[in-house]
Amino acid sequence: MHHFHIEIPQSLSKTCLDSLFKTLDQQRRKIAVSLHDYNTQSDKLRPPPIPMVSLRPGDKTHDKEYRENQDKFLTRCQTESGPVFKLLIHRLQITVVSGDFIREMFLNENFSNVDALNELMGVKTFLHSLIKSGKNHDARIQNSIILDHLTPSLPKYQAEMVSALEAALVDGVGACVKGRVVECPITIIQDMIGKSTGTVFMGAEVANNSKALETFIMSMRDFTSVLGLNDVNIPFWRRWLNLKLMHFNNPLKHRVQTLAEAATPVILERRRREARLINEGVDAPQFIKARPHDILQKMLDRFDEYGFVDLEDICGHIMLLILTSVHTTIDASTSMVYYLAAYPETIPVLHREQVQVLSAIQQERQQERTSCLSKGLEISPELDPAHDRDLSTAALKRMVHLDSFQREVLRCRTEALTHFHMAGKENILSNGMVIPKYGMVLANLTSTHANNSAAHGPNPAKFHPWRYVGTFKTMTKVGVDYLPFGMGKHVCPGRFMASQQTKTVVSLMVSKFEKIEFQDLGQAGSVLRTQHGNVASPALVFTSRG
Ligand code: HEM
Repeated sequence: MHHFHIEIPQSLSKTCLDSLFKTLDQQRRKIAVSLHDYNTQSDKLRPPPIPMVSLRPGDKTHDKEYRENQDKFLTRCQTESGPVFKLLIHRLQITVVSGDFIREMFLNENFSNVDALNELMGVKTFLHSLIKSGKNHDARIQNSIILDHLTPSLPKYQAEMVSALEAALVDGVGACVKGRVVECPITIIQDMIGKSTGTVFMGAEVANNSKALETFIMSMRDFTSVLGLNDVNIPFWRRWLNLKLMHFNNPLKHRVQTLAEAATPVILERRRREARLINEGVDAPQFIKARPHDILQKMLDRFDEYGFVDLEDICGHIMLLILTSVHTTIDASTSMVYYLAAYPETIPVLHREQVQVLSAIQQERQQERTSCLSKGLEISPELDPAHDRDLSTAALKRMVHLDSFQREVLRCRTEALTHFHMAGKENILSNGMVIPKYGMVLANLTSTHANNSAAHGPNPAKFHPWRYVGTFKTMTKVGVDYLPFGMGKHVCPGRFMASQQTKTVVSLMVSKFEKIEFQDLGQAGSVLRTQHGNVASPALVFTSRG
């Protein structure tokens, strides 16, 4: 019988199986190792998630806790979740950035404030319906007008601004030697800023037209009511509906027409006057001196350069300037007056500084006149003694306590969560966190404005009006530690006019009134910090200087 030696195949099969198991085991291990490697690697590649801040027991969103105490809430958020976190607030899920991440947001052109407002409220379409030219935001006509024509001419505008502001103040408060209650002080500030801005933008003739003045003061109110901005509880989709309904009966279009109607006779008269001067043969310097220098005139003179279509188009562009300037300046001036009332010890300091600065300037001008006379030179009209104590731009620049007071008011009052920005595309922050395309971002100013003694000195949570005296930090100097005017490419170009105007308002207040007091001190807290939708303007008692 033929025997197969079965041991060989048996032993072969055992070896084979053993080696197969070995191989399989090795493969399994390899797979396990590579899976582990893959997981660790992709863990490394996966961006760190942005943490959502916990909700207080019983709360469904963060709104209530934020409203109760902005700084306390945001400090809790940062302690719990670090500098970048998510909140459920303003009916949205929003990423909040703190500290240096705020700088990252402002300096990154992929984040845009206008796009955020447009996404939430459809602002662009609405505003574009007011103009016929320059609809491309990159044209930045407003910026160019402000930078090239408004800011450089501010010293020239100052005399007209002072007289408009002063007239409206005297008119509004009236005689108050024994103290006078003004029930709603913001209306006086509205008249002051409306008249003086109107004078700079369109000349005194237009600003004195009551319908045009109303347009200057009320346009922002129309804008906010169309967009529902004065009620933070209106969901953003509801605002869209408002916008659609208003599109066909846009109240601001009527306001633009009002401006055009008020401007037409004024422009015709200006043309007649020019023709007269030319007929009379006046020389070029005299002709230039006699020309109006308001922004309307500058826009008319550069009609082709800017590509304007007609007067209504120009007035549409002026309307865009009104919307960015008037309300913000009224808001800032009003809060400064309330801070004077809440911190009455500031009034004598600011008044004393003003008297000292004006006396020093008067003396210098007197010396210049004496020197001219001693050299046998004619005294120039600029040295007219009647203007020795004017609240000129140069005088305001010397008032360092006033500047510090104003910067401090703006630092302390600015809403703690502000500067909505939207990501135009996916953005990776320097800590690796990802803000997706269309992600909404807010800046946490508590981290830079309030809890920042490195930038603001001791006790930054307190209002200290003179903390910037002797520093280079002026009211218009923006940075991550001071953001009322934003920063970066879209920093507010009108802040120099705002500074000059609000300084004049406060200077007039402290020179005319010895005391400005709350009628009910209990209401002070409600106005010292801006809140979305807060339009409170509690009564003040004004007492004039003897
Ligand atoms: C105290 C008063 C004012 C405050 C608090 C203020 C604040 C601001 C802020 C926060 C921005 C947005 C910055 C950003 O997007 O990063 C801005 C932009 C702007 N502001 Fe002001 N502003 C004031 C007065 C004015 C005035 C008086 C004018 C005009 C004369 C003006 C014209 C503008 C314009 C045209 C922009 C848009 C800039 C751009 O998109 O490039 N603002 N302002």
